[in-house]
Amino acid sequence: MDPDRVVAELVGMGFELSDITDAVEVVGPSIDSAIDYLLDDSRRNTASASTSTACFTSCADMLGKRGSSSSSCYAGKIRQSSINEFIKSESRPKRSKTINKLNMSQSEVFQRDTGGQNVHPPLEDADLHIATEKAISSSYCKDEDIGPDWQTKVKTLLQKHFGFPLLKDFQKDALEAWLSHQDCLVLAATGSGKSLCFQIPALLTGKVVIVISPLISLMHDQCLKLAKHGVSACFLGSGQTDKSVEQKAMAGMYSIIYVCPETILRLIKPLQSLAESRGIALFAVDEVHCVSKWGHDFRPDYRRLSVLRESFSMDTMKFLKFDIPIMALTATATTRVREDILQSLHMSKATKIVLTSFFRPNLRFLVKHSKTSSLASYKKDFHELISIYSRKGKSSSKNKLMSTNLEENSESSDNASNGRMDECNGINEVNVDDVEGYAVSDSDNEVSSPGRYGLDSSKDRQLSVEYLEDECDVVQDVDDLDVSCGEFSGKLPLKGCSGFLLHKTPDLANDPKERAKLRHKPLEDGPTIIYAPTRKETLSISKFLSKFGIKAAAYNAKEHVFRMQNHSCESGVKLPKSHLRQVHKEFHENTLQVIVATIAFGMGIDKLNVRRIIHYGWPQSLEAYYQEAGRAGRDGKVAECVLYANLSRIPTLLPSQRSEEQTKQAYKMLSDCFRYGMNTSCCRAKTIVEYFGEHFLLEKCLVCDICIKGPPERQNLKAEAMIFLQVVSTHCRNFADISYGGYEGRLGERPNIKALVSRIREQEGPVRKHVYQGI
Ligand SMILES: Nc1ncnc2c1ncn2[C@@H]1O[C@H](COP(=O)(O)OP(=O)(O)OP(=O)(O)O)[C@@H](O)[C@H]1O
Ligand SMILES: [Mg+2]
Repeated sequence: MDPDRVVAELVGMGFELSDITDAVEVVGPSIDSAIDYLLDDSRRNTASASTSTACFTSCADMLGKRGSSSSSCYAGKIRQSSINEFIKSESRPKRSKTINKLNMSQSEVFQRDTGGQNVHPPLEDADLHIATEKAISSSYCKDEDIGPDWQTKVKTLLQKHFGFPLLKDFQKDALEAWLSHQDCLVLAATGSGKSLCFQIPALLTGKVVIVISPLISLMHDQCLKLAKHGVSACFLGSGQTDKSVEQKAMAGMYSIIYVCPETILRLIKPLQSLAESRGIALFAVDEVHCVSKWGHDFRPDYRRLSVLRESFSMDTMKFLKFDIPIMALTATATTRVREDILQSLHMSKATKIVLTSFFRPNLRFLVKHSKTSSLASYKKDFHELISIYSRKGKSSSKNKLMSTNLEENSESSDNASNGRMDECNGINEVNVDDVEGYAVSDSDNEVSSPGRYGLDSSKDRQLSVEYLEDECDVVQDVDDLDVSCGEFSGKLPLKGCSGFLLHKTPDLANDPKERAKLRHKPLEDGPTIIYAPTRKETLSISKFLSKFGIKAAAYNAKEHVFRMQNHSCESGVKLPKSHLRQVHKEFHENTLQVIVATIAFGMGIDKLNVRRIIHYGWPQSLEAYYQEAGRAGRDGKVAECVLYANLSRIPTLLPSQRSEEQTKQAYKMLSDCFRYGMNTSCCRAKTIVEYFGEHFLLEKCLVCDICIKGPPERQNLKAEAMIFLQVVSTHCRNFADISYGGYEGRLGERPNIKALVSRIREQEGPVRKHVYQGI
């Protein structure tokens, strides 16, 4: 094997250059023998008696490098040292070409070595030299190169790898915190570019960045993207079947390692070794709201991540000169969640909080009333969507077909409005009550028991919790996507083909004139994501849309994907989970027009041109809603977020395993979301950002349904209120006790709403007269 290649690979694995050259001299150009040699402590100990400190200093001076192992050290160890040490890089001796050549970034090595696909494809010598030369001219910075002009270096890296001219201010702030070894909590809107905050440190230092992330699909997407941008990355999780990826990751062969929280807890020891060898620049905890049980996606294993602080601190690892910084990132955290994050992760008291506005100026928020339960609702609600996509891709005959089908369908509306869909229309039976067995109380702190709101009055509407749990993707599983390959080698984009065009947007955020223009601006082409509460509904809606020629696919966490294209019905087909990957792929390649998904789809998914996010049914919280809605318009162009919900019905909590405390919290969040939907007077964007504790500087967004329509005409409903209160107080004898819990506890029965309503109706005449007299 070519010695250069052996050396390059071993450098990539994190071994020290001087040790490698020793090894290659002794055992020859064989990776295996060199590794054996490097790992054979005793042999190497006898070869040198120098102390690690002495060697560290001298090697550093000699190589212009910050760290080195000594012969008495654990072979290949690179000492973790302060980034500030490298700020003095100016005065370091110039490295010889040979040293540069051998000290190439691991990412660069892999970029060439793997050709973007395989780990060790045969390389011709000439190729290797090209790779090596390329590495020499690479703009990757080594640790020792970070200096006061780091921003210039970052700029170069940004342009080279991502095609962006500048860091955003909040990215700069987060990086500054990391450079001074501070922990950092980054709270920035969906799609604002949080990932870059933890990706840059890997490029800047040559150390590894460990990213804790909740979903395989998210890790997969990010790795794929990084590979396109010339950064080697891999992901590890229980779904990772290729064990060699983990071994290679722990040997320092990837610049960025994505790992799910469950797995990282198992990897603490190997990661400590990695910190000693190649070095760990940063632990990034992405989607960190999952840490908190006050958040919307609580994952118990996220809470156990405090182990990171304990295991990677100076106290535990004596060679560290500072605790390895933790950077926690999310787009949806209320103030309570933020506090919980800081505490749970044991982040330092000096944690820097980088906060940007949660406001997404290019998103138009709308709420529409819909039963969301029947074919009739589908027809009414998706009519526009169907015509948009039909206009785009279909011939006029298809349109004709569509209108014919709509007419046909309307004939069956009786059936549909009963919550059943006619099989001949190709629609599965859907009943909104399938998922309504729980209810939220009006009061924030009140917890209602299952079935409180009369659904159980009709037995056929009642469903078992088992069914519901099977039907809803409530608790997310990390293995949401089956992937056979978890490693991605960096391959720099060709010039002009980065796929990341910068869209210069006008100052949408503040300029009222610009904002007003957005009101009725037609949406550009791009896909739509429809979020439905149950798996069954994802299937029935996608099937419905497919009937009209829309390229739609269902996506849920169950092991099947139901797809229909061009009217070819594949009803009942069960596909393996790996097909979810296919849906992801087609979505990213713009082959699909609509994805109908449960919450299993989307967290952190970064697709620029999603034009519409439709929630078809109540979300479980405003946090979840805003995060899912945030998948829209990431290119900065106008996009729409529509919530279709049954405004005449209290939303229901989807079943999940929760403690009593969590249930209370879940109801509280659901009820906040209900208020958002019911609100008719306050700008939607303002409601949302203020929910996250931000003071909304604009009085209104000018583009949501409420800003456009204005609040409804004010009516004096005092008379009606009086009637209601009088009837209720008569009915319940002691009105002061009419909290639902108190009422039920006292009388052992539920309030009979029907009886109350008919009493109100009966008494309306005389009471009304009485009331009006009193006014
Ligand atoms: N400095 C920058 N200049 C221009 N565009 C950027 C910059 N940084 C990131 N972006 C773009 O922002 C988009 C969103 O990035 P990213 O996925 O990191 O968002 P996010 O904040 O993590 O969102 P989410 O909360 O949804 O996960 C990416 O497509 C990226 O191209
Ligand atoms: Mg993200």
